Amino acid sequence: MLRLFFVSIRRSKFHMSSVVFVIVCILTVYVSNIEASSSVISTPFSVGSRSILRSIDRDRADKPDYAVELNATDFDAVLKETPATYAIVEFFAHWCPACRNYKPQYEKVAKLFNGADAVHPGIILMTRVDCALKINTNLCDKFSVGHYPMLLWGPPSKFVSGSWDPKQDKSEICSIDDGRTADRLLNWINKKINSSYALDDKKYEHEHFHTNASDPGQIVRAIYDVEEATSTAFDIILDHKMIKSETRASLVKFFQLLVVHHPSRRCRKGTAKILVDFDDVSANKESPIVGEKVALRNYQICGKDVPRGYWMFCRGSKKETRGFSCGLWVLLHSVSVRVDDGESHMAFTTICDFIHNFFICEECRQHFYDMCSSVSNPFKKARDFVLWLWDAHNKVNKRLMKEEASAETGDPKFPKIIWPPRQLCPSCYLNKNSKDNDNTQIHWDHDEVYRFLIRYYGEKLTTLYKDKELLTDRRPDVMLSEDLIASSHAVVVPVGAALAIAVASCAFGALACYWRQQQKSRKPRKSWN
Ligand SMILES: Cc1cc2nc3c(=O)[nH]c(=O)nc-3n(C[C@H](O)[C@H](O)[C@H](O)COP(=O)(O)OP(=O)(O)OC[C@H]3O[C@@H](n4cnc5c(N)ncnc54)[C@H](O)[C@@H]3O)c2cc1C
Repeated sequence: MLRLFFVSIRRSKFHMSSVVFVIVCILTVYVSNIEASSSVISTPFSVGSRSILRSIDRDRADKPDYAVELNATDFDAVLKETPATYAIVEFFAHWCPACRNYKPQYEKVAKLFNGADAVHPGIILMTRVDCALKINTNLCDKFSVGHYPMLLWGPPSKFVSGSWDPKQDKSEICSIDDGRTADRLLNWINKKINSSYALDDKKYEHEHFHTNASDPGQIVRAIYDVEEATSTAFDIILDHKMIKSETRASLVKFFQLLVVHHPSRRCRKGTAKILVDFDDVSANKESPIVGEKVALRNYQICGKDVPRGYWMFCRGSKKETRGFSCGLWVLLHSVSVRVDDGESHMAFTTICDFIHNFFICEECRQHFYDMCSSVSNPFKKARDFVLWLWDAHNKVNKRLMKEEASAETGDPKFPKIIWPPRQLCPSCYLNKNSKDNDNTQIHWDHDEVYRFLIRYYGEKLTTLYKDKELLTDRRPDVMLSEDLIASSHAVVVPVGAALAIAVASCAFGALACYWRQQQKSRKPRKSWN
């Protein structure tokens, strides 16, 4: 073959330098191909959802792809670790012209769902596998790839060590039969999961722009941010060595509150584990703080998938806005609507102590401390506590409205408002024509506000919450009800799951009681009792 090549060159009287040029070109292409495939092989995605996101971002610096290219070495790991509920895998061949033409269409959709700037993160992981690479031959065979490009849809976990056959009736993986253009693919997705995504969706702008008003559709995503905030708070506490002899009791009290009333089951479970071992892991007398930090690092307060490294409901339009402080508020409100009358004052003091000892923003701590200190009578009703927290948050909003306007430090897409705005809860407003951004002029119907908060931070927050781990392991009705067991005010529980709830409640309750007993003797640094 090579001899034929040189003979034909000689015959065609090519200049020698042209020959050298052609050979160099061929070698360059060959070497770069080897490099490309070996870099894919030698740098598989490390496990962990944050690493997946980082890899997506890193890759994008070299080539602006949103869909994640996988191969046989990282396929299972990435699909196992992704926090997304669904996955799409495009099987293609790099030499296939139709696949090359299709790529921009697929990328348009992937841009909505993949990467740190995604408009709808955490819902669908969009991937591709090059079946023309030898390393992927078995993988493509397992999924019966018969043409290029071929798109499969399913829960990510079903792809892990999985297979697909078009004749299989009951597989949760299915072929996307109409995804030839970006529009058609998105239509297919919308039909499949009953959504209304559009290719021109922008980062929450269409929903929140200048009002924050259409929160109801978004609040269901906030459950992820509540988990993210819990986990981030835990990391901050450890990173800044904030567990000291005078703050320890306040943290334990806060954990006890979370064990029973956190809206996410996996955070309740993770917190319970930490509580059970808390004294043991902090028993290192030689160097208590270092010992504690190192040991507590091994605990994942909301499970192995959290923190994910990004925010959904609390995403700012700028990197430095919203995020953790927003997530922390949502955590506090979602806990507040779940406590009973008898626990309301304890929950109040616990939250006050926690913010005072562990919220690293000095100004915020101080303001919140002042508001806590101004409460003279103990709360007897959960309603009073819920409304107090709502009012305290509005006081902060009001102060920040002015500050952010003059210093331009706020998020332009999420200006502070007195909350809830009229669009979100018309019945919360008694007077029709008040200036809605002036809390002093609004006459609130407090019963309606309370009902609204219970709904919003109770059942709505957890509406779409599906713990993937539990979904795959257990019956969905049990999973859902266990997720909501702490929502004592707001939730209608399927009868069949009542037993599971009772057992889980007793376990968490017993743990909390045990710890309450143990900690009775401990005194927080400052308490509002
Ligand atoms: C305890 C605490 C004290 C803080 N104190 C200060 C401070 O003194 N100075 C400062 O600069 N920053 C403070 N912050 C941060 C600040 O309040 C915001 O969290 C931050 O500016 C981000 O604002 P955001 O637009 O994401 O909305 P956030 O105010 O964080 O609110 C998050 C979400 O909660 C909902 N919400 C808004 N208002 C209410 C309400 N009244 N009741 C129930 N739900 C509501 C909305 O859906 C909103 O999107 C504090 C944060 C916390 C957690």
